Amino acid sequence: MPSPRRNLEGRPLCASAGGGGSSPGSPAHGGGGGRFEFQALLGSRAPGVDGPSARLRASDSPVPRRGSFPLAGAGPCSQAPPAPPPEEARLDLNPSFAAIALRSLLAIDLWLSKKLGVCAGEGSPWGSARPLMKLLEVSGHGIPWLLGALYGLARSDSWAGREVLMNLLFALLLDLLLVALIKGLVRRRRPAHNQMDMFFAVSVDRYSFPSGHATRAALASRFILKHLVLAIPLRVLVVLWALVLGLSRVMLGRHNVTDVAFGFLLGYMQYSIVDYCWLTPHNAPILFVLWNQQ
Ligand SMILES: CC(C)=CCC/C(C)=C/CC/C(C)=C/COP(=O)(O)O
Repeated sequence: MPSPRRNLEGRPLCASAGGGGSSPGSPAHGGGGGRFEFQALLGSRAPGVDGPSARLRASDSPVPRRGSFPLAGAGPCSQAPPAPPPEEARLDLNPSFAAIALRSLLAIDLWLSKKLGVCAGEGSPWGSARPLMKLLEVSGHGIPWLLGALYGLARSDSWAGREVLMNLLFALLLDLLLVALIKGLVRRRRPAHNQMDMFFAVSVDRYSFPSGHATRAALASRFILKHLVLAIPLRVLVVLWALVLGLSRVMLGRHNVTDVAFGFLLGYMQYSIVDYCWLTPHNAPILFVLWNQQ
């Protein structure tokens, strides 16, 4: 075993001092106790020894490069560490399990959404069904629902009816607000195969997460099932409408599957908020009095 070369003071020469300090077993060989590998796996961010980059450098080249492994705390051999590479240039070789699961889910989501987007354009496999999908789109659009609730309120001649419709209006407005907020925060783009030919969309609707139609479908159907006395076949029809509307969003290419799935979940939970804050002439008299004066 050759003894390490020393300087005039008898201190070991460091690699970058031109001493060829990459002896077998030294970190430069990747053999120094596997130190670089270990740091890479731990995601170490010690100056100059950023884990993934160090791991790449250590294993990239079969020939140890001189002075390429300045070590933090290497005593007399340490030098000012080189500037770490910019964050975006680093390869993350040790993503967490959650990150891997999320990336896999997103990959499956994109793949499935593209497969299901069979009405995304006139030339798509199911392009001829596009008008029907767009009709469904209108049935879950915010404008008809808002106008319907307002019209019902204007025509209602009972307090009970007015209370239900006032709460439907509140639910629809809450939904628009929450969806716009989340879309603005998440800013997930609509699928590339989507044609942006939606009727009356506001600026935040260029984003796709979550699907506003899916939230409205879940919210409105839960609302209807709770507050309207309907025969069983009609109740089934309401649920089917919500499900088909959600599916049509993906078939039209407007959304990925996860946008719709989260939309359903959000809409379902929004109803719970509405139910919890249920407006009555007692807890919100101003709304009912103002409406009566119209
Ligand atoms: C009172 C007011 C601000 C009404 C806005 C109604 C409106 C423009 C709703 C947006 C409907 C729409 C195009 C939603 C997008 O649905 P996605 O399923 O594509 O997210």
